Amino acid sequence: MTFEVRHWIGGERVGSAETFTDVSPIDEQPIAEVARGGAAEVDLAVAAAARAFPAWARTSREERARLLHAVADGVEKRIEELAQLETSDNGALIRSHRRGVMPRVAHNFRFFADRLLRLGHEDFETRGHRNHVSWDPAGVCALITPWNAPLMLATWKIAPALAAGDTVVLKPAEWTPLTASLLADIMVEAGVPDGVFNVVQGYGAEVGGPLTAHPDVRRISFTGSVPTAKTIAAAAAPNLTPLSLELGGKSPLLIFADADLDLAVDLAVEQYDNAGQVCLAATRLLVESPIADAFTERLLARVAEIRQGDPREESTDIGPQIHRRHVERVDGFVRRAKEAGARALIGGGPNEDLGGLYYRPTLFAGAAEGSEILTEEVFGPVLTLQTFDSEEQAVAMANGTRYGLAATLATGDPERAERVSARLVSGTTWVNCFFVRDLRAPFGGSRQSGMGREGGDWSFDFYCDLKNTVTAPWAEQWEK
Ligand SMILES: NC(=O)C1=CN([C@@H]2O[C@H](COP(=O)(O)OP(=O)(O)OC[C@H]3O[C@@H](n4cnc5c(N)ncnc54)[C@H](O)[C@@H]3O)[C@@H](O)[C@H]2O)C=CC1
Ligand SMILES: O=C(O)/C=C/C=C(\O)C(=O)O
Repeated sequence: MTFEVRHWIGGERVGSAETFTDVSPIDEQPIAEVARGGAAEVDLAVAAAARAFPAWARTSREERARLLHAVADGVEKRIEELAQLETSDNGALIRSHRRGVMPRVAHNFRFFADRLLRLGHEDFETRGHRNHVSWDPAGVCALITPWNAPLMLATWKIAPALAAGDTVVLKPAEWTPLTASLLADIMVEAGVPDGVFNVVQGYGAEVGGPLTAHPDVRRISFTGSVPTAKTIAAAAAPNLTPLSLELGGKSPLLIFADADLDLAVDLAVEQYDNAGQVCLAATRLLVESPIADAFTERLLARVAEIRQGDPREESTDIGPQIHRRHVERVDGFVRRAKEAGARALIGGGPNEDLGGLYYRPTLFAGAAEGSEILTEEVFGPVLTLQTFDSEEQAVAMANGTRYGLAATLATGDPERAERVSARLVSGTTWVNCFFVRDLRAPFGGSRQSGMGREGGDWSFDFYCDLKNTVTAPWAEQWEK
């Protein structure tokens, strides 16, 4: 049985003349009929957010923080429901949603609520004049989010925007519309005023197009692909709307001969998590030549053990790809890599036993330097293996793409770790670990992996208009 999902605009569920069908990647069965928004719904939502903005911006920091904690409480009460909904919608593991992702969703609200209360109001003097630096709310924020970690990535944006005193129009990915819709219910239960949080469902160009071109939108924050980011930047340009972009990657995992080999293999296997649909995934394994054979042998044995299947089973390690179109995209990369002479050491095609959208964990070797499989983001369970003979060469290979989102290195030498990480072009570098995340840290990418950073006060930098008010010394008559 499917259910109906409508937009959430100005505190009301709003439908559209047309709908589209949301399909579960687990079995390609329809799960919801979703309102298909367009320019009219965007106008309604931006107007509702603009109307709600002045009162929300004037609401005290303490009250905004209290409401965000109430939203976090609501998320915590519904962890199981959210986990099940998200797993049915995007096919990621229920065990990750239960124990990692949904608790992090709640944490996102708590973190930015608490951070808001600690945001400075810096005051200092210049020749007797008082400078007062404030973080003013900016206005309506358009938040456009992807399908690989739908609610987690959306709440990285929603929580700081609301904390900052901004109002929000969220456009979730059309392949994963469900948890954003449930979040609207949680907002209502928490007491967030109508119009402060709005959701417009629909396709990228149809909703995202008018939203990013809207003159009343003061901020655009986007997580997704580089081509879409360029379209958004072009739409935002006439209004000079500030942009935060968190984009893709082709991150390296550098494994030096002095590394703990078991750890290195563990780190490599982790890159298949979420069936490779993770922007941070270190999909390029760069291995120092003397240990390449031993590393490869152990890695292949471990990859063969990855349990692929129904993500609702606790024992499953990786589930399906998000959508048939995405499988075709991933498979296109794999076919072209083979045609160009790369060898699939394992995997290399869909998992026909599971049918539909499951793609075998794949490892390529022998890809030609500069070839597509070594330079373009696949966003599937596809890794490549290359060897290097010196630290210099390793750094050059690691930095040799247009991306700069993340890098991981495995080495037993602390000095090498410092030397190499200092030279990597990467928003986040992990040494002998992977995916250790903390909202206090800046998150984002260099080069074409993005623009700006999320997390900590960097989120407030983006969602606020920073202002300095300079006041001359008051003459005595004014002070009376
Ligand atoms: N977190 C990340 O870094 C992500 C990276 N990707 C990369 O992008 C590739 C393609 O996936 P897609 O789903 O097509 O990503 P996408 O970047 O097109 O979609 C992300 C979001 O942007 C919206 N969007 C699409 N066109 C838009 C437009 N013209 N204006 C405003 N919003 C628009 C979509 O509806 C969705 O909400 C993936 O294979 C992967 O390489 C995709 C999703 C997440
Ligand atoms: O979970 C995180 O801290 C970061 C996740 C980011 C992605 O998975 C992404 O944008 O693809």
